[in-house]
Amino acid sequence: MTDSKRLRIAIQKSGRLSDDSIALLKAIGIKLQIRDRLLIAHSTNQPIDLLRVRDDDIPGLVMDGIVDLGFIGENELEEKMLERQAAGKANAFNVLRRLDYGGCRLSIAVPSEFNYRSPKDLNGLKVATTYPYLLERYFKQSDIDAKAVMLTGSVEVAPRAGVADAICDLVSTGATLEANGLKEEEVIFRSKAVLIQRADPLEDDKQALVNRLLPRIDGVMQAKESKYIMLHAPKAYLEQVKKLLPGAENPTVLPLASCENTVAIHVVSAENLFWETMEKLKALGCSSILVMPIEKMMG
Ligand SMILES: Nc1ncnc2c1ncn2[C@@H]1O[C@H](COP(=O)(O)OP(=O)(O)OP(=O)(O)O)[C@@H](O)[C@H]1O
Ligand SMILES: O=P(O)(O)OC[C@H]1O[C@H](OP(=O)(O)OP(=O)(O)O)[C@H](O)[C@@H]1O
Ligand SMILES: [Mg+2]
Repeated sequence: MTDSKRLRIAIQKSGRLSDDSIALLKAIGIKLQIRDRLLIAHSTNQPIDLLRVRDDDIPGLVMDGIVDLGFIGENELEEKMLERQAAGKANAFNVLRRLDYGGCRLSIAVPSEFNYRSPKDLNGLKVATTYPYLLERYFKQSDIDAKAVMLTGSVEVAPRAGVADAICDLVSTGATLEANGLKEEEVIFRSKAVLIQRADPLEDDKQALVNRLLPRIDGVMQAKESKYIMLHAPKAYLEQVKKLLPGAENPTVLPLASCENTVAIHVVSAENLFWETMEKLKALGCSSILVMPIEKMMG
């Protein structure tokens, strides 16, 4: 059972967003015991319950106010929003954060032998998809007279199975399209995972908890992009060395006990240090160059 005083968060039970969503919750200090068959997971150190559901259900659970927060792909969120709009159902929510995982695009792809030149070539054709509302919106906006055929999965086999002439599905590396003899032609929507909150106000203590968790999410995402860089540099080339360190205007410069002409530089860099830059630093006489991951950050 869930307790209404506890913050309810919906996450995908198993799929592309599950591991990253759980990893993010753990990284922001929420202790969880996820057991495969358990569809509700209670946090052991925060008043939080996780509802583990199919991703299709997450937008509705948030928009109906059954859960407080949800982790969901923008593609699924937008599709469900359009579907609910068409059905006259409530479709309000707030996006709290755009996250750094679940990156993919919704694209139209055609069989590799199809001589595709422009979207006009889709006129009169059937396009199989799991996202009929997003696809119909694209057809409307692009003035294309084509038919969206709804399939809940294995969309890529539709042309070969004779169900449709083309498909509209999610693409990340393009490997699935290639394996099925298809080529990507039009990107109709770009998506990432987002954290959403229900539209009606939360109880004060729940909102206070959300407000504490959001800066932690920012800190985790920022930390993933940042590196802690340490190196020894010749004093004489300090300015040149600083210029080579990305996004690091004010590095910490420390004297080295045994060496008058050399200093230690410590810096948190907003970017990774490329091998090419490390080679340039070495050429300037730098040594002991270390690039380390950062686990957490706070301003
Ligand atoms: N190849 C991919 N790379 C990155 N993100 C993806 C990829 N495919 C899908 N996603 C994102 O992850 C979400 C979930 O994808 P997944 O394939 O796990 O969903 P599903 O099969 O509908 O799962 P469910 O059983 O929960 O309904 C997608 O809606 C999209 O936002
Ligand atoms: O461009 P790619 O990197 O090949 O990724 C695209 C595939 O990933 C997703 O499916 P997933 O593998 O999650 O399986 P599913 O279709 O069973 O949900 C999506 O539906 C595509 O089929
Ligand atoms: Mg789904």
